[in-house]
Amino acid sequence: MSEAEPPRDWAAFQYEIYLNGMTGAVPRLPTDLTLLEEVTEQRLGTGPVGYVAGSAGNGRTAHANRAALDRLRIVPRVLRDISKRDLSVEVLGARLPAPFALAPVGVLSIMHPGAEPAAARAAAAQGVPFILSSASSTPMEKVAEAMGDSERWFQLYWPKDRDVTLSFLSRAKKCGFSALFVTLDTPLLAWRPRDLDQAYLPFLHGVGTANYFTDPAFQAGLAKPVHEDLNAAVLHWVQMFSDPSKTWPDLAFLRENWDGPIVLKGIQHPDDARRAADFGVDGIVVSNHGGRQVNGAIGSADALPGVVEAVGDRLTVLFDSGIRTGDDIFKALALGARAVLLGRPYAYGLGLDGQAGVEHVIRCLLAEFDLTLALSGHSTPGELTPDALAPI
Ligand SMILES: Cc1cc2nc3c(=O)[nH]c(=O)nc-3n(C[C@H](O)[C@H](O)[C@H](O)COP(=O)(O)O)c2cc1C
Ligand SMILES: O=C(O)C(=O)c1ccccc1
Repeated sequence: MSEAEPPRDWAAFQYEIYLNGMTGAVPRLPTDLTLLEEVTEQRLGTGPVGYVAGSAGNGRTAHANRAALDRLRIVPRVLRDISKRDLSVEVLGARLPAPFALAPVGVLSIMHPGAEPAAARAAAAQGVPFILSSASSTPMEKVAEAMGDSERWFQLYWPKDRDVTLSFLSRAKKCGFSALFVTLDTPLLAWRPRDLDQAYLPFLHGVGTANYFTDPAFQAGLAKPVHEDLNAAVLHWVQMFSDPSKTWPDLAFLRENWDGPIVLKGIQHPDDARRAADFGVDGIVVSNHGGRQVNGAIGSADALPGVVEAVGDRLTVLFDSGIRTGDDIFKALALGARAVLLGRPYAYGLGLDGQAGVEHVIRCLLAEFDLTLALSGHSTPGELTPDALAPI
């Protein structure tokens, strides 16, 4: 979106739905997005749904993410002119039409055959950025092709193999991914009972490994081509997918080899946020991976104020983990996040109705956010401060 473009009227989706209702049409999916998980559970297979909906351990962190947001309360203000609103924000040098992006979610083909290209097309159609996972089921070149020149960012699972890392960075650059999101909370896969009980892990069947299997540097480490020995390729992937021995000084390698913005994803502690700022990264995502990694961890929205206080004036603070409704976005922004990322709900939208389902999720969420903003007396995200919330 260029500066000259008028602000987008997100709340117009509300009128559109009622207007369509005059001909008897109702939305294909619920407009209360918290219902999507249950609908998806009913319609999709237990393996895929368990993988997406599941969390680490007995789900305490996923629960804490919701509890942290639910505990906050908005205090509405009245008699302020809220007739003209502009939800756009500047993030990593790009003007976004709303403080929102789709989070990197791996293996989307288990939800829908359209997989990442369908989700990316939905993001492009709505003008919001799409963050492509390293563990996508579609090679990054195909996803980029589906997006035209829409804003896209690449999420790096930082491989053990230096040449594969360099190859990913150069492919991503060539494909027009403008920022690099380095995920730091997944050096190992957590204890995930829903997947363990079903012995379900798509990667072991070569699903979610497309970026690796199509990569010349990855292929160079194989004795036979992937299609001739899938098991060997999968085993190679398992041992090079991540490097749990990495530490802060290793980040210099990424800085040297990526000339765009770098964002560290998975920060919860103010001291880690300070280290990120000292190192000079452009942003961080306050995230606990949607509660999928450390069971018993702090709710992400409970971690946010301390991180904002530590580094809010030094880099861009983004937020995810638990966002489900428009007021959740309001709360995260009031606590100091510049924008939020959305994970599971768009994966459910994709599973239920492909690209249209993802667009439905984006439009519902941002219409609800716009109305929440307006009805509590604000016209832009920049006006939100902790004052908009009841003291906690
Ligand atoms: C099925 C699934 C796969 C995910 N895959 C990735 C991934 O490949 N890379 C990554 O950085 N985060 C991944 N995440 C985490 C999301 O980017 C995001 O942090 C999280 O989903 C936010 O929480 P929410 O689902 O409550 O919105 C994944 C999350 C889910 C649910
Ligand atoms: O499932 C996840 O949360 C995830 O981020 C992931 C993606 C690919 C491989 C391993 C973990």
